[in-house]
Amino acid sequence: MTVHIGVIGTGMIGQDHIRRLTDVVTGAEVVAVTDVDGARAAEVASGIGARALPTGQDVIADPLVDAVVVTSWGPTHAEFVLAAIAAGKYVFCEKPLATTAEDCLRIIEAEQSVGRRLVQVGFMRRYDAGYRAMKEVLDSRDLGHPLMMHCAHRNPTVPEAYHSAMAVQDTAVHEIDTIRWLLDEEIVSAQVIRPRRTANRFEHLVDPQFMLFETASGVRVDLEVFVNCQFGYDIQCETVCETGTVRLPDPADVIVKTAAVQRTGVLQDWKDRFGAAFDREFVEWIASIDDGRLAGPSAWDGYAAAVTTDAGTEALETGRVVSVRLKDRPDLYGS
Ligand SMILES: NC(=O)c1ccc[n+]([C@@H]2O[C@H](COP(=O)([O-])OP(=O)(O)OC[C@H]3O[C@@H](n4cnc5c(N)ncnc54)[C@H](O)[C@@H]3O)[C@@H](O)[C@H]2O)c1
Ligand SMILES: O[C@H]1[C@H](O)[C@@H](O)[C@H](O)[C@@H](O)[C@H]1O
Repeated sequence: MTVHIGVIGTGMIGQDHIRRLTDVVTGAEVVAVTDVDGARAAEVASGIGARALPTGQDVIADPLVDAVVVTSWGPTHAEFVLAAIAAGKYVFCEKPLATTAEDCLRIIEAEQSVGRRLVQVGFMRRYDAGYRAMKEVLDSRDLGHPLMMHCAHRNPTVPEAYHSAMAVQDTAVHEIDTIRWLLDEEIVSAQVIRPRRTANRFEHLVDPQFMLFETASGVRVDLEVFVNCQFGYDIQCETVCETGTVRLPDPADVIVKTAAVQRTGVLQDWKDRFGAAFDREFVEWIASIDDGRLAGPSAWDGYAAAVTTDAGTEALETGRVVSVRLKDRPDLYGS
């Protein structure tokens, strides 16, 4: 069976996902696209023999569209996800699911009233081979219970429009999801410490930031977010358990030894670091639509991330430890 896809937002990641749905994933075909920049949508559509439609609502209503991919700007996500649920269509939404926890709750309520999962959120790290191997070790409890986790999320640079709260909302949001997923429990508090600022940043930006999270069972997580580290895109994660540790591998690369120096490359871009994870994310999404059972990150995961990033943003502003308070998890999203 071929799943016919409509894509809302043909910007950077929208185009990348269209390419993978066209060239990498079997059983999927992008049949309609839209963008507020109509010329961009038309150009993307013509490259793949799809139709460019005027609005996102037209894409969702299109009878030829079985499932929707939302890759427009964050503040537009909730409207499109809610409309897709109302139309009874599967919807893959890039992070964030919505920019407020209230909108995430509206999405959860809408999905519950349909009685089955239609929404998947684009937390692609859950599809990364290294993170998956780490989760297998943690789930086996071979090393006992996790106690602490040390993480780093480093970008070489960010554009001037990137502001301090984005370190939580746009960047740390990936760790917030992976912490919950790897440890299989919720985060209960967040704190943000401001180290000495790097000189290599725009004046308005607090960078780096040092974040501390605590989970329901008392696991403590530290996360360095450093978005102007200069040297590359570098993602680190080590979980310390009762009888051992498990650490994310660096991406494979050759080691060159010459002239008394040993060197290996550092990736520069999240697209390269997580390219294979994005591919697997879409392969598995299409397979789960075929099965009629979504298994990837849910609207609940999008909601939990939104509440935690709100707490992190408040923690950055106030310097305080801020509690993360979630509603009870509905049965639709497991226990
Ligand atoms: N998973 C990840 O690691 C990851 C990486 C990058 C971006 N993202 C997310 O993907 C989304 C898009 O990011 P991007 O970098 O591609 O941005 P972008 O600005 O390159 O593209 C967004 C596109 O959406 C279009 N758009 C905005 N509002 C629209 C609307 N109402 N209807 C139709 N089109 C609309 C814009 O014109 C633009 O072309 C963001 O939510 C971002 O957080 C996720
Ligand atoms: O939107 C991007 C993207 O989500 C990357 O994965 C992350 O490393 C960046 O910090 C963020 O700005």
